[in-house]
Amino acid sequence: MPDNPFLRLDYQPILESLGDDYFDRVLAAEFPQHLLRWRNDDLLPQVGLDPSRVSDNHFIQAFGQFKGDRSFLALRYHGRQFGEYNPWLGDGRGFLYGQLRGRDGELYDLGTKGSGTTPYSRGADGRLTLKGGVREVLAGEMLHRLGVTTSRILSLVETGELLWRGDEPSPTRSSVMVRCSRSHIRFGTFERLHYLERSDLTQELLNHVIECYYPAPLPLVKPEAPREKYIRFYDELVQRMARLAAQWMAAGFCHGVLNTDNMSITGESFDYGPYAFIPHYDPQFTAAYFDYAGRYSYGNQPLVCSLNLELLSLALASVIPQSAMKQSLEQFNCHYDSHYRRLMLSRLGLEDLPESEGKELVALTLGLLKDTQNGYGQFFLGLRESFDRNWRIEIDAIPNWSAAGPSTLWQAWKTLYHRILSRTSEQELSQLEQRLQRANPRIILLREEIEAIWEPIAIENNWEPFNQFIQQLSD
Ligand SMILES: Nc1ncnc2c1ncn2[C@@H]1O[C@H](COP(=O)(O)OP(=O)(O)OP(=O)(O)O)[C@@H](O)[C@H]1O
Ligand SMILES: [Mg+2]
Repeated sequence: MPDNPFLRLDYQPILESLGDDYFDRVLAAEFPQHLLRWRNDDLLPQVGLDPSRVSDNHFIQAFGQFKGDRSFLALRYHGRQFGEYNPWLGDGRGFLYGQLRGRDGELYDLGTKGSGTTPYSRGADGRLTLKGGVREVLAGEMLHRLGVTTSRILSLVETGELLWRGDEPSPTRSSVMVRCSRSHIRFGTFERLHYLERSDLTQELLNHVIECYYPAPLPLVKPEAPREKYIRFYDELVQRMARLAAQWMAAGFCHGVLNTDNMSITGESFDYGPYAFIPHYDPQFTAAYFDYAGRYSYGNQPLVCSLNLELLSLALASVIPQSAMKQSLEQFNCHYDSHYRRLMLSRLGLEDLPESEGKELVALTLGLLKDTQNGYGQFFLGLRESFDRNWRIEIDAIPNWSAAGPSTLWQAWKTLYHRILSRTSEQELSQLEQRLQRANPRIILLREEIEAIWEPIAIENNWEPFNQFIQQLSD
């Protein structure tokens, strides 16, 4: 065991050193079985490990059996869930396993899900279903491939218990996963401190967040303007959230449960429960079956992010001047629009278009997607696969891969795309082709694909389609 590289990593107890106000020390559950179902070899170098030196058994010992003498911290947080304030939250089925510096010098958290009960389990079992774990791995990898700022799953271990769930045929199989994220400090972590009227802790935790995740650009903050760093932090968070919302929207991703306890203070995407990728472009598409009012629908995501930022500003008002936060928040839509346009254009292989032309092309593309109800991911994949350099010369060489029909919209789209291509050099065309490949993966992850991956696992424990899917993601 001492040779287990996970146990020898240089964990830094940075959050732990802030003291007991933010967490409870907990133990991991003991599971009857440990079967490694997923190891993210792509992530290992990021945390300084060579995959060839890490065995499956190392994963199992560290992230299934939780061997070693580490202290596990269930983080305390509250949250606003579907509009209602909930002060009974906290890590109810997970804990912070450890923090470490990545190869890039940044601080990362390894956190669990499904690792047993904690003081925040509220009578629930503290477990994660295997299907839930598989879905979370798939979401993290797919979003990463699509360029979304996301947490990723490092390991998934099946644990041999039978679980009962209302939203899965039960009994269903169990698992425990370890997630690598920037931080698991949530908007709700600050909401809790505000609720408890602990402005001293709010300031302490903000200092921690700024130091670890918002390093100030030079020149350093002037001593006579001590609040400046807090104002800058909030302003940057607004920008990061606007970018994240734009990334979800361009990826065609509906997170499904954008409660404030599922919003990372670093602006990273995480917690993939009832998420879905949209089959067609439909702003009203809703992922969670229990989201009856469509609060967290696909099209509402940017608005919800800005509303959540507003809720956060209430919790931070003891430290950051509210007027400054309001000013930053007013820029949310502007940041969002420019990120969204840039990302949509990159799905079309383009960059650096004059603003009005970019806007026009994105509007035409959305119009087409809406009109034809062509598959969202398929449209961009179709473009990637049918793209031909001749399109630059001959407008009629552009085939109708989108099943758009001879509509006026399709003619307008073709005309504009052709016009843009016609002033593109040979070298720029190669870059365009590369961008198309980078922005549009060969495979998509609709509900059908997830079920097609899950069914062989459920029926005959066949992990081949799961592994194949992950492999194809790199194409
Ligand atoms: N089976 C369970 N046992 C105990 N607590 C649970 C369980 N499922 C959810 N919870 C708790 O309910 C709250 C909301 O759950 P949610 O699904 O958003 O978070 P999560 O998926 O468990 O964790 P994370 O947000 O870290 O991804 C959290 O406090 C979570 O810990
Ligand atoms: Mg959550």
